[in-house]
Amino acid sequence: MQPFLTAAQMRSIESAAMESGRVRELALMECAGQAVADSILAQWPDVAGPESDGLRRPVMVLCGPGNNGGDGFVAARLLAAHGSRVEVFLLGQPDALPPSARRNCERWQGIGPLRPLAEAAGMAQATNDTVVVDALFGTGLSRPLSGVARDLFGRLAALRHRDNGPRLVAVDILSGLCSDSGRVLGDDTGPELPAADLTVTFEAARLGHVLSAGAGLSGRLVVAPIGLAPELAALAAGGGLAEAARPDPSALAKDPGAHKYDHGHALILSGGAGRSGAARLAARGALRIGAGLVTLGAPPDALPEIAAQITALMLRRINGRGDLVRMLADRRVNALCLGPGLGVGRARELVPAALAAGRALVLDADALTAFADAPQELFARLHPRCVLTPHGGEFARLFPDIAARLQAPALEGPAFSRADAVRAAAAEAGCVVLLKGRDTLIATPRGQVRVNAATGARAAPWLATAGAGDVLAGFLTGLLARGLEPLAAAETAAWLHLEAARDFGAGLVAEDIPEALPDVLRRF
Ligand SMILES: NC(=O)C1=CN([C@@H]2O[C@H](COP(=O)(O)OP(=O)(O)OC[C@H]3O[C@@H](n4cnc5c(N)ncnc54)[C@H](OP(=O)(O)O)[C@@H]3O)[C@@H](O)[C@H]2O)[C@@H](O)CC1
Ligand SMILES: [K+]
Repeated sequence: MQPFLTAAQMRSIESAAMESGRVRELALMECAGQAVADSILAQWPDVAGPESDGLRRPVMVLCGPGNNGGDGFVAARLLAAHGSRVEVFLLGQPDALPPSARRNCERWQGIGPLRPLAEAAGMAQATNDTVVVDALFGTGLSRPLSGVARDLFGRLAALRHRDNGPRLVAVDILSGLCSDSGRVLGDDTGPELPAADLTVTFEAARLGHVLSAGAGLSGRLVVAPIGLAPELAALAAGGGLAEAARPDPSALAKDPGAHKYDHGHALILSGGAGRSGAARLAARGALRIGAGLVTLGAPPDALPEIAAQITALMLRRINGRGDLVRMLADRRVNALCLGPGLGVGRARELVPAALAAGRALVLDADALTAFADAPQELFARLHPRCVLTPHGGEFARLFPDIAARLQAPALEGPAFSRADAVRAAAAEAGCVVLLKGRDTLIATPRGQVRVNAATGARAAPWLATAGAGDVLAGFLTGLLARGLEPLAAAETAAWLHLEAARDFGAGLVAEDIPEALPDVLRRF
């Protein structure tokens, strides 16, 4: 399980390592700059070459007033040692730099000239073979880009839109992005940021690389160790904020001697005639992920259409609250899913009865919208075995105050993030909340957060398709039926859902996701 580090956590592990006497700041900065130089040389080998080689790709290093700038000076020096044509620009004055950055600035000045950042404006003429290294701001960004940095980035963004701009490498994180939230600091007037081709960060990824705007602006992410592994391990042991883990195969394996009821009985409630597709998708997902039995509960008018389209699934007439209560008298029904295609009126009637039964329960789609006018009525009934799976719109209807904080402009770093939002929502609801999106976030009421980001190497743009969320709700319900705890079930479901979509690839429709799952499971 890979942790994500906030800016404060990064500072704390750095301080812990330095206070213990294990490392010095200059050594950390040297490792960081070395990782940047190595990553550039690996991606664009033609930045290096002998002095006489006129074909070398030029490098412009933009250094800021803090230690991010210090990393830039180190990278500039090491690239120059490889024969690169490097120009270095500084925002601010060398004598205002913090000590380690100043030391590296001086070392650079022994090699080549240092020019004010304003002179980098000529970059408008830079061709697309130039590599621009953004070492302006990292985890210390505290306010929106302004002045010359903002103008320069605006120009760079315009060049990149036309796809003939220079290549861009972000040191630690693209300047202007809040490293804890991935939001661009600023209001609706900007700044506009160019997308990086490559981001080189240190020791562990930041949420800002995968959340919100950061997901689209960070490019390929390289996470380079710089010598803080023991301190990182100590912090990660707390398990607060981490990537959704690749599932543990033993949690998904089936005992050869087991009976179908040993793997649970999931009940998925469907809406009326013509609206049963979403529940059927969820039910298929629950069955594929290994629930022993899956029953669809439908009102009388939907029974014929469902019966005509299912085989291994079971079907039961559940018209109203009374039918549901009778069905739940069977204690073997141990996980429920309400929401996909359920209809708001039917949800309002059935959700309280489902909650009163105290079984593991997934509430999705209409089951959430049904309480938009009275979320507290829902929250009062939720229990720790529930999981809410809203998308952004459903989240805003249930948690309007939290959503408003997320929608307000981010003017100061660290900005309120989607991770903060889902953590606050789980605390308010008193159960696990899974917020769907390209960056799917899962939080528990105890404050643990897991991130399942469909970005970078795990990108799956074709997953944005009708019905994909219904399958996710089904996967989750199936895993709850199999006895997984809500957090483990939610992160496993999200991980497998994304993996199945990646496996299938382009052309994916929701029906394909459960069918792609067996190949994913076979690889475990
Ligand atoms: N921690 C570690 O383990 C390691 C960290 N390392 C590196 O250090 C980086 C963090 O360094 P950092 O803390 O010095 O912050 P950084 O991002 O350089 O900027 C701070 C400066 O910018 C200023 N400033 C802020 N916003 C501004 C704005 N909009 N416009 C103008 N100015 C603005 C701010 O001013 P202030 O807010 O104080 O007024 C302050 O002067 C980190 O990202 C990584 O690259 C590595 O060397 C390896 C080990
Ligand atoms: K940067």
